Amino acid sequence: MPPKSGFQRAKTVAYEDDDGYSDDEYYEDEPGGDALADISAEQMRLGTIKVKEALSSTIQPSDAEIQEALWHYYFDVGKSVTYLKNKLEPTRSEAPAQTKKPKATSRFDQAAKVANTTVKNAPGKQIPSLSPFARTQRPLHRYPCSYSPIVLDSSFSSAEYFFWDTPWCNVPPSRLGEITIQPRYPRGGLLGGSSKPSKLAALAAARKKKQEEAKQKPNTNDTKSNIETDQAVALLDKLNVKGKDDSSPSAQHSDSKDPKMNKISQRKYPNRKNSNIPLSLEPEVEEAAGAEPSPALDLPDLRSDPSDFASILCATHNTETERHGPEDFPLTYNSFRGFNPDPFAKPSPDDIVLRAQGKSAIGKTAKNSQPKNANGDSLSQSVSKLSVEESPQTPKVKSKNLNVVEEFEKSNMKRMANFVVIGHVDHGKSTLMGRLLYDLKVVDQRSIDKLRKEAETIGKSSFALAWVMDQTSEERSRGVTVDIATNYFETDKTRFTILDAPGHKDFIPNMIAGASQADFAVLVIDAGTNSFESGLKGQTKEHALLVRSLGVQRLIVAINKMDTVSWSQSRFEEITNQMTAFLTTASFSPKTITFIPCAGLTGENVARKVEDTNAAWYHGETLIQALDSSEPAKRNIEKPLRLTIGDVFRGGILNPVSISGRIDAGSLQAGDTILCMPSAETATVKSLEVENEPVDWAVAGQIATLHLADIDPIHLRLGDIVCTPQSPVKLVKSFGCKILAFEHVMPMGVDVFRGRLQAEGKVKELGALLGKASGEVVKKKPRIVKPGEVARVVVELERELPLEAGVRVVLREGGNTVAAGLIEG
Ligand SMILES: Nc1nc2c(ncn2[C@@H]2O[C@H](COP(=O)(O)OP(=O)(O)OP(=O)(O)O)[C@@H](O)[C@H]2O)c(=O)[nH]1
Repeated sequence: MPPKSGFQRAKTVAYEDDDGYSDDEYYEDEPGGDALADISAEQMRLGTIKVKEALSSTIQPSDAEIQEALWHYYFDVGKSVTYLKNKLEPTRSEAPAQTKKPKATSRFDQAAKVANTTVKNAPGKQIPSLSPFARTQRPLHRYPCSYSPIVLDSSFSSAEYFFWDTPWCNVPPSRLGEITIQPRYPRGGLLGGSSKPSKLAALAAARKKKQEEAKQKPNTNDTKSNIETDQAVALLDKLNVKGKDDSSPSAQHSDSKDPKMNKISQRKYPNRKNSNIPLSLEPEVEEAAGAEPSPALDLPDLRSDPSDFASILCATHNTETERHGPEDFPLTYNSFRGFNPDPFAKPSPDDIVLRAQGKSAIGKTAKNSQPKNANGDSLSQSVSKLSVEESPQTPKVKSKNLNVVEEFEKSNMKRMANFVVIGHVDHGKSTLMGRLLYDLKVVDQRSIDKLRKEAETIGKSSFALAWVMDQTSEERSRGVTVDIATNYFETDKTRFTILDAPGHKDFIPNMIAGASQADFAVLVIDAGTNSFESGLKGQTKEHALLVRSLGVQRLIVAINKMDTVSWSQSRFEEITNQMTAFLTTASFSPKTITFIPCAGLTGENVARKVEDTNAAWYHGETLIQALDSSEPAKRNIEKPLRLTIGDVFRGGILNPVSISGRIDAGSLQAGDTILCMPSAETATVKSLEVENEPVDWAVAGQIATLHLADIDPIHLRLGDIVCTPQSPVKLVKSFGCKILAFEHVMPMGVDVFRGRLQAEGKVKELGALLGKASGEVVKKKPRIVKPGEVARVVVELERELPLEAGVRVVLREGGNTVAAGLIEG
């Protein structure tokens, strides 16, 4: 047979876990397989003889049973003997008192450990006994961090061996941790499991063990080893009997079927106060065996003393109240000359100096009489009397009590307009806005060059202008806008706030948040072949419908990337016609829609007229002219304050809590007390900013930043409504609204969006279908509302939201917008 490839080998090894694999097949191709088989046969023969010798005459297992045990325990005679005793004794021997079969795991665990300790005890020293835990029934491979017996068997975890000399005993028992060691192999079939280690692994382990034994005990012969094994097994058998008869609580717990009780018993081990007191196995064993003396095990102490590190870490503090010094442990450096066992017993040199200084200061103070004030009080008394009385009525920030409406009229402020930039993903929204800001010198050449370099380094040079708006690393690396980006610019007539919305379908909630702050919208469409068409099926229509539903009436349609279609007039007209047809059905008035051909990347027809000869057919406005000619929305300055929180942030060291958002109605000034809904928490406006400039007041239509006092930021969330305590916005759990259906609507579960606020709810009732133009009832209690129809519905929410008449909401379901509505009074 050809040698197996690495892949084949890997596959074979993987199948080791599979119960169904065939041992023979596995060994067939192994080079040297015959030699291994010879060795194993010889070991099996010798092992069988030894096991038979070790077992008492009452137990006579069959050769097959012995060989199965030997095979499983890698020819370990001690373990095999223990296993066979546990297996056969209760059934074959006359032991009527032992009705309950002892847990093989625990006995095996203990016996195997002692049986494997086949090295000699050093004179004058005794090996620590089995851990107190070892006397209780405990799950296999779950070792407490306490003294454990020496384990030389390689099958035991090195972690246990590593920690065996750690003086854990000064740790209170209740706090003692446990190291859980996973067995290296799944427990074999003899212990109830089904999977076995491979024969190869078994032979390797057996060979390794043999080598270790040879190294450690060159003069020990097999017979002696067997006697020791026997002794250990006998002792542990007695120990186990004692455990059964023992009436001590721990023993009872250990036998309890209640796992909780077993756990308690494990934890209730005696504290070892002095870890250098040697623990002996003999007294315990004698006690366990009753009057019957047990042969003492001649076990060596291979342990080193506890490491200094371990002793210092764990042994300086006793479990209860007692303090132990290093004298409790035979530390190597205890004998160093000049070693101070308790370095903190005496004051340090620093303590002595400080104490002396303190004494002289006290002396001086006592000598010099304290300065007195006019009332005869000492300075300290006077200082203690000083206090700043805080009146809850007195605001910390003084309000100038301005008449904001008058101030606004007096200010002759430039017109203000906020517009949201919407459209399908990658149609060029951010690039167009970046170009606008660059051409208007809001962003300088150096910044653009820097962005260009950075974009080039990650191979996205065409995104340099988009990065003026997209500032997060995620947006830049992905080349996709994620959240609303805000920027400002002004023309001769108007101060504009740009709200650049994400085009990707996944970020529609962010787009809704932006759209709910806008006075008008710029819809960007990619004129490229197929791009416009795919956008129509995507977010072009959805965004347009959403902004309309959120109250936007004015729309500028920027037909972008005209350079990619060589400024084709026919393409421009094709898009214009299709979009006009759609937008008018979405209840936009043709008078309020403007179409502008442009190319954000080259800047043609953005801030400057297009010079391309192919565009000679176009004589209309540039994008900036179209923006400037937009009628600003009416401001409800005299209405009660309503501000939608668009951001909550830390506005610097002096302003730990700041919020920003569009003032939908009313006005604000520094010193005002505001009410935040739905948390119903009040706060004081410490100061105000508009477009990054500090101001005394702000009015409806502006996007303001409020630095707040007297409120914890946990009460402020995106989408919350800020109002005044005098005119609070109501929290509602159910509302009636007029909806325009985008999809089929019926009684169904929906997500309700009010700006960034969102709550789960359901369309509970379909009240009536309404005429689109007249608003009159066309049909009462319809069973379904079809796309494009207008209906009156009742929506129920799972939690209260601050909603009132005139507010616009969006209903979405499964990531799709199903309807947009206007709340009715
Ligand atoms: N040829 C050409 N490419 C453009 C134009 N405008 C934008 N692009 C490219 O289109 C790609 C996407 O541009 P973005 O500005 O990120 O698109 P977006 O609509 O903001 O994308 P999202 O915000 O993620 O929806 C970039 O590679 C731009 O360079 C243009 O006028 N002409």
